[in-house]
Amino acid sequence: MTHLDSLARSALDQRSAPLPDSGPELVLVRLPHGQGLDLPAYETPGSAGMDLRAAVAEDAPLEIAPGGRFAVPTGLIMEIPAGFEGQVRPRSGLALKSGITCLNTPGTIDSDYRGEVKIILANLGAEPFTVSRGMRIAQLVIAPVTQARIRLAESVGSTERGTGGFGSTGTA
Ligand SMILES: O=c1ccn([C@H]2C[C@H](O)[C@@H](COP(=O)(O)OP(=O)(O)OP(=O)(O)O)O2)c(=O)[nH]1
Repeated sequence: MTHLDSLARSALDQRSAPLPDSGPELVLVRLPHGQGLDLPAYETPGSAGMDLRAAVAEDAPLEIAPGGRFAVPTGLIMEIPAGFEGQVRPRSGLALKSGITCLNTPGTIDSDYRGEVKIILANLGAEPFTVSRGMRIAQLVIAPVTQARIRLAESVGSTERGTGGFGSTGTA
């Protein structure tokens, strides 16, 4: 285990769920404004996503007006392994209670992206929403991706569905 691994592990050990020992490795670098925040963590052993925290300034919480949006900094740079992506998804509690969602859900974090991960929060609620430092505002799912090869053709294979879509099978 490297020094950084053990730092990450000890930061995560303070939270509820143990750090998985297998699976793809997510490398995290904290930016200066992310220092001191808890690292993303799986809140329970079976959680699909790890919660991401807002790296806004302690003395300058962010207010998102009804109908407004903001790219909220996480203070983190990520190295997601090739063959995987990060999906930034809303938290259901914030969505239900306050109308807060990720506007572009799921946001895509590419494995070759080396900038700061930001969360595009949108306030669909009726009240202004305050984002304070360290608030868990979204969750990150690491998922496998494939890249397709393109073949241009004159036609595509026929299927039972054919061109039916957009509710063509009804609701019952
Ligand atoms: O919610 C998000 C979505 C994206 N990104 C970062 C990581 C991602 O790898 C990069 C580009 O995202 P995307 O491909 O969705 O943006 P785009 O509008 O297509 O921009 P680009 O032309 O840079 O690909 O922006 C975030 O930090 N948060």
